[in-house]
Amino acid sequence: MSSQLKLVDITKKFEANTVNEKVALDHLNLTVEPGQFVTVLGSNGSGKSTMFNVILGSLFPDEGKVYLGDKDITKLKDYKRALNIGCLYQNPLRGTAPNLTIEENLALAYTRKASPSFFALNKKDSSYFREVLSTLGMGLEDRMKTKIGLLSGGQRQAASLLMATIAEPELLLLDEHTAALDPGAAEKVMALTKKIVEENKITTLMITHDMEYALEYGSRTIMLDSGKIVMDLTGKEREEMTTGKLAELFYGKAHKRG
Ligand SMILES: Nc1ncnc2c1ncn2[C@@H]1O[C@H](COP(=O)(O)OP(=O)(O)OP(=O)(O)O)[C@@H](O)[C@H]1O
Repeated sequence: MSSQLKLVDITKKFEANTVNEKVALDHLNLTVEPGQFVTVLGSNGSGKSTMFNVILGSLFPDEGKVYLGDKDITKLKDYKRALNIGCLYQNPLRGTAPNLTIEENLALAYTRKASPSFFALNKKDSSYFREVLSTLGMGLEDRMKTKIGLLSGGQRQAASLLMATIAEPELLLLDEHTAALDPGAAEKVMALTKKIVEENKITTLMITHDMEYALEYGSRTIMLDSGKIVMDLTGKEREEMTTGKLAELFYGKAHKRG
């Protein structure tokens, strides 16, 4: 079940009260509706990763609240919220166990959340995984006993995407998850991302440095600068936005800061 994500007045400082103090998030507010797919732009150091870390609970904000659905998760430990938040990173090596097979990795991801009920045991069997893997169209359903570390980057990101979504998370965070792939593999993983996110209506935030991806995928684009949301595009305004205009805005912000 997808949930609403709400960040209320989030501030996060590093090395507070020192000469090196850095305000990474500055009274940031963001509400993402259930099932909404939001692309996130922002130059290096604008606060994107810090925002994700605050959502994941690997960092706690100095001020502000984080809500997932109707739950205040601001102080919830990261491993507890990990059950409800799927995450994918740029590095295809992150988030999977390389020495376990595709099947074992999927079983881990799936049963991590499911209660050990008859229903769960029934669903996690090989035929279910085979069926899910076949939806990727990469032939991985015939390689279920292959160690996941032996797959190509693109195959591995596709498998990771399945792992991140197989337990039906309330929220999916994608942190430049295609940036390390060659263009062909990146396109394939993006097409899969769109399919999985739209079919399952998962609330999703995707960080990207690719202006085309930012406008092509999802239904909303936000831009961070100095820890704040400085642009929030939806509807007609987004439809009429071009990558050229977006790049101008983007480099305008980065230039002013820098
Ligand atoms: N652990 C830390 N200690 C000190 N400063 C930090 C730490 N983490 C982040 N920062 C600073 O906070 C600011 C925001 O960093 P953040 O990593 O969130 O940016 P980003 O938008 O994800 O950048 P990138 O695109 O390079 O990943 C930067 O100025 C960064 O140097």
